[in-house]
Amino acid sequence: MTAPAALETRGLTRRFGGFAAVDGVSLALAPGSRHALIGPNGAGKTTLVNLLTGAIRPGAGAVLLEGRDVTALPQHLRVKRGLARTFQINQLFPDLAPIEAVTLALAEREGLTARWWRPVRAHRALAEEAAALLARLRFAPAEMAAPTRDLAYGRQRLLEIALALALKPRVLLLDEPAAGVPPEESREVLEAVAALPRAVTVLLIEHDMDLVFRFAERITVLAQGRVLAEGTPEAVARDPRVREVYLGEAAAHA
Ligand SMILES: Nc1ncnc2c1ncn2[C@@H]1O[C@H](COP(=O)(O)OP(=O)(O)OP(=O)(O)O)[C@@H](O)[C@H]1O
Repeated sequence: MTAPAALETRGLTRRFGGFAAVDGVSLALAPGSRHALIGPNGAGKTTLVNLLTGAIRPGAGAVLLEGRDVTALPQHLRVKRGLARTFQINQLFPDLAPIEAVTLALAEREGLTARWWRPVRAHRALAEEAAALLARLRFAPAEMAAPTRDLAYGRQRLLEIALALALKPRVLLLDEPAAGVPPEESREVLEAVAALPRAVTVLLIEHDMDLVFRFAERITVLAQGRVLAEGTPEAVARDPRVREVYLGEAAAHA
C-alpha cells in the first residue's frame, strides 16, 4: 500500500457570488515533497490556501491531511493535525530576539506557558531546541540573540518560517515567503527551506519564477480557478498552455 498524500484536495470549489474563484481543484502533495503552486494574478492561489488552512470553507469538495478528511475542521485543529503556514510579517514582535520568540512558540506548543512552576530545566531544553531550529535556518548565534527589528528583512521572513516550524508541522504552507525580500536574500530564504528535513512536506506559493524553478520538484499551475497543468518544473516550463497564460499576463502588463 502506498502512503497517502501529505495533503490532498478533491474537487475543491469555492464561489464568491456567482464567480468560482477555485473551481474543482484536485491536487496531491507527495509526502516529503517540495511542491509549488503558481498562477497568474487572480488565478485563485490565495483562495486555495485559505481553503487548505480552513480560513474559509469550500462550497464543494474535500481537503485531506495524510489521508484524513479535515474539510470540516477549524484552522487550529488543522494546525494540531500538522498543517502550518507562515505568519504574516506584522505578527513578529520587534523587541524579542529570535531565540526568545521561538522558545516561546515551542513552550506554547508544549503547553508549558500556563505552568508558572515549570522547571528551569524544561525552559533550558526548549531554548536549546529553539537554537537548533534557528541554526537549521542558518541563523548565526549573534542574530538569534539580537532584537528582531535589527534583522535584515530576509532573516525576518526566515524567523516567520522558524515560528511555523516550532508547531512541528508535517505540512508547511509558505505563502510568498520571499515577497519584498532583495534577490540575494530571497535565494537564501528558499535554500534554507529546501534544506529542511524531508519529514516536512512543503507547498510554496510564489510569484518569482526563478525561485520556484530552483526550489520545486513538482509544480501545479492554477489559472481561472482550475488546475491548468501539473508536473516537473521541466514539463511545466515546456507546456504551451502555461506559456500562453504567462505570456498573456506579460503582454497585459507591457
Ligand atoms: N472574498 C472575496 N469576494 C469576492 N471575490 C473574491 C474574494 N476573494 C477572492 N475573490 C476573487 O477570486 C479570484 C481569485 O482571487 P485570489 O486572491 O485567490 O487569486 P490569487 O491567485 O491569489 O491572485 P494574486 O496572485 O493576485 O494574489 C479573484 O478574481 C478575486 O477577485
